[in-house]
Amino acid sequence: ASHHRLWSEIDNVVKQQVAWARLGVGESGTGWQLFAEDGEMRMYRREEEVDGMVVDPLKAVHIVKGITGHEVCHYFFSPQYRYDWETTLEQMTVLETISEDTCLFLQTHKRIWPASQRDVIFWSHLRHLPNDQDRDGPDIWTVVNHSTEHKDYPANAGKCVRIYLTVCMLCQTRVNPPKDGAPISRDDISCKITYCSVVNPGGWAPASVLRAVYKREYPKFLKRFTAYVTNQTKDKSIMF
Ligand SMILES: CCCc1ccc(-c2ccc(S(=O)(=O)CCO)cc2)cc1[C@H]1C[C@H]1c1ccccn1
Repeated sequence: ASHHRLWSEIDNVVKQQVAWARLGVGESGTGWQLFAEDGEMRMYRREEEVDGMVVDPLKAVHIVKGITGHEVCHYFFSPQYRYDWETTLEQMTVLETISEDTCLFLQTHKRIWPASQRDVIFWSHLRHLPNDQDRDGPDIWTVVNHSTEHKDYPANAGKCVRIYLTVCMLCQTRVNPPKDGAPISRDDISCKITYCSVVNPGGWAPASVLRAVYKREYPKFLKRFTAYVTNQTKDKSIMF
């Protein structure tokens, strides 16, 4: 897929997003505000506006026992599972299957009163990266979703307001091998997930409404998605 018209953009955005996701949220002074907490899940946002529109960057860190980064990215990337876990999805179309790890999606999301309905076109790329920092450190599995144009679906042509987003789902698997040399089971693994997203809502929507939507929807989304992966994988052999 290295010859594809989007390849250089995909490669650049993926590298930039992986670097961004690996930056911690640092000490509270760095402007990251903890806005949701649930068990091992911590969700942070920064309050930022562009042209009076809320584009609050979001960073969530979650540790989930019993699943791997490969499994998280497989279920996040693959179109056939999306309606199972993405509750705000009204319509999803795969516009192009660029390669087995790169797709082009058109999604319309359910309208959230009083904002008008939104749609988005994005490429989605699944990548496995060895941990270049420390050789024996856990490798990385990631999915990056980044808005793009498509000639057949011009922005704001129909009833939906086109939004623009960049999303990174970055995962690192931890294995605690059993003492007695037994084969590794799901009790011996956990996955550290860093989910980053920046969504430009396109047309204007009241800041208070958008912030309320994100505050409600993002924690629900990450909890529901990770529970879905746990449930889908619990009786299957581990996908490292
Ligand atoms: C006015 C903004 C409306 C709005 C636009 C876009 C999205 C959205 C799209 C994609 C992705 S994803 O991570 O790429 C997974 C693939 O679907 C996450 C979020 C969510 C909302 C709103 C519906 C709310 C929401 C927020 C967070 C999570 C899920 N839904």
